Amino acid sequence: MRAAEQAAFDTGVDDYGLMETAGAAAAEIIWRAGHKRDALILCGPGNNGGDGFVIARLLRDRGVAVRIAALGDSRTVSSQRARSAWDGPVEDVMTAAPAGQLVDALFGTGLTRGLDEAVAARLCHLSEAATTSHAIDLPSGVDSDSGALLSAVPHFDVCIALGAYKPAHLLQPAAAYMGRLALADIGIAMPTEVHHLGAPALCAPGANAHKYTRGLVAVVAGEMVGATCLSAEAAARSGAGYVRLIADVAVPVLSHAIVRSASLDLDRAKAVLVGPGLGRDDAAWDRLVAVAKAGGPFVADADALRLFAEKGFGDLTRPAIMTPHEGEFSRLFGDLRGSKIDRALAAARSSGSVVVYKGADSVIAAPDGRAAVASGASPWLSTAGTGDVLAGLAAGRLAVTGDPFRAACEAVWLHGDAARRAGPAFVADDLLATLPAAIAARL
Ligand SMILES: NC(=O)C1=CN([C@@H]2O[C@H](COP(=O)(O)OP(=O)(O)OC[C@H]3O[C@@H](n4cnc5c(N)ncnc54)[C@H](OP(=O)(O)O)[C@@H]3O)[C@@H](O)[C@H]2O)[C@@H](O)CC1
Ligand SMILES: Nc1ncnc2c1ncn2[C@@H]1O[C@H](COP(=O)(O)OP(=O)(O)O)[C@@H](O)[C@H]1O
Ligand SMILES: [K+]
Repeated sequence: MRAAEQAAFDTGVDDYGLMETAGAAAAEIIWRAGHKRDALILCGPGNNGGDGFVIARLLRDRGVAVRIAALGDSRTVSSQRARSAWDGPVEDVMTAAPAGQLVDALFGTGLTRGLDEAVAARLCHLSEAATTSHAIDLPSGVDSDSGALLSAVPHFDVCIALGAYKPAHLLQPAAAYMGRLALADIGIAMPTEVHHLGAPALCAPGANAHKYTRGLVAVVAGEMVGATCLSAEAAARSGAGYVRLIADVAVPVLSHAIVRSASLDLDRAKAVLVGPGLGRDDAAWDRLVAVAKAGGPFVADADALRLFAEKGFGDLTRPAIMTPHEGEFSRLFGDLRGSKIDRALAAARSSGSVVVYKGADSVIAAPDGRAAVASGASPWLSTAGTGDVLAGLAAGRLAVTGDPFRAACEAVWLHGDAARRAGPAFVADDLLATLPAAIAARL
């Protein structure tokens, strides 16, 4: 964001002009949400506070009863200029009375440490007393680059991100405090490879399609066939044309459309899934090695990740996609530094695989530096077996597209949308029923 701002300044945009643009964009969003409800605007010492002074002036011009409460002096040239354009009184944050709307313009990307305990408590109190609370750029107290909470933060109704989403807008725990995210265009381009995961554009099969052109997925079973079945059923509803389940034991409940094979038959497979229900014994490792040695693109999940963490990748072909949750990730890659986005990118770079680092803020990272973050997924996904469904979907989309990063992004999106359609208290099997509607919505 700082680099993007500097690039704008180099082309003649001035600091204060950008602050006026940012303030106007934020004021417009607040106006639409709150209209003439009275507002208290909390202004900090930096440019975030400067935005607050601009917002206050513009809302007052529209007839809103606005009060400002500042935390000390304004310390930047632009924020001093914004403050001098405000001719009303300035109260003290620690003593100001609450209002119907609270606007938090205390700190944004320049926060370097947690707020003083008394200030943080005051912010929480004023926010709770308001009907609607808006955070300007970021809730004061969250670390912009990691999403960590550096001090107590209230839950906001709206967070207005200025110019671009920062990691904290998408990563936990901060993302859970933002309420509705609004992105304010301030006219500067962001040179970034990190994106908020967007809805994919999918294609229906062409008129001449047949089951093999649509993609064959081989799903390798092991000792826990239930998990493998969930994956195979998800692959079968992913848009792929053919799913072959490779199992040398009887598989009790499975769609008749899924073809079984007792041997490791990877003929015509455009993608292989290995890991869900695989087991962790020597026989499981042998199956995993056989898949990797076959050389085709494969998705590694669950037990396959545990086995790779224990035994290493050696000179085996790396998975096209790996889908670790937090525990699997740290077992595989150790304690990496930085935000979840940084860690996912480092893991993708070192392994050469697309890494889907799962959780409430799933990060999809590619070895070439692209990354997408899926925030806002249903917390009801935190139920056993949903990871197996995701792995099946990822393998299915890989068979359809042949592009691991695209496949992983599509799979995470469809998984999240299927969960949203399933509503509350679903089990992993229920996602299988809502997947076709999630796909239909993206055609
Ligand atoms: N560049 C631009 O023109 C544009 C920028 N924009 C806006 O600017 C925001 C970034 O502004 P910023 O860099 O001035 O940082 P900001 O978040 O206001 O705070 C920094 C000040 O707080 C202080 N401080 C830090 N932590 C503290 C603590 N815990 N408790 C107490 N003090 C603390 C720190 O001083 P320190 O004590 O660390 O030396 C410093 O004085 C950005 O989020 C967006 O809203 C938009 O208008 C678009 C145009
Ligand atoms: N609190 C949450 N909010 C949103 N999604 C979640 C949450 N917890 C888990 N998920 C998602 O649910 C899935 C769980 O996968 P995983 O941990 O492998 O479970 P399992 O092994 O039981 O299938 C992942 O896709 C993950 O991103
Ligand atoms: K703020």
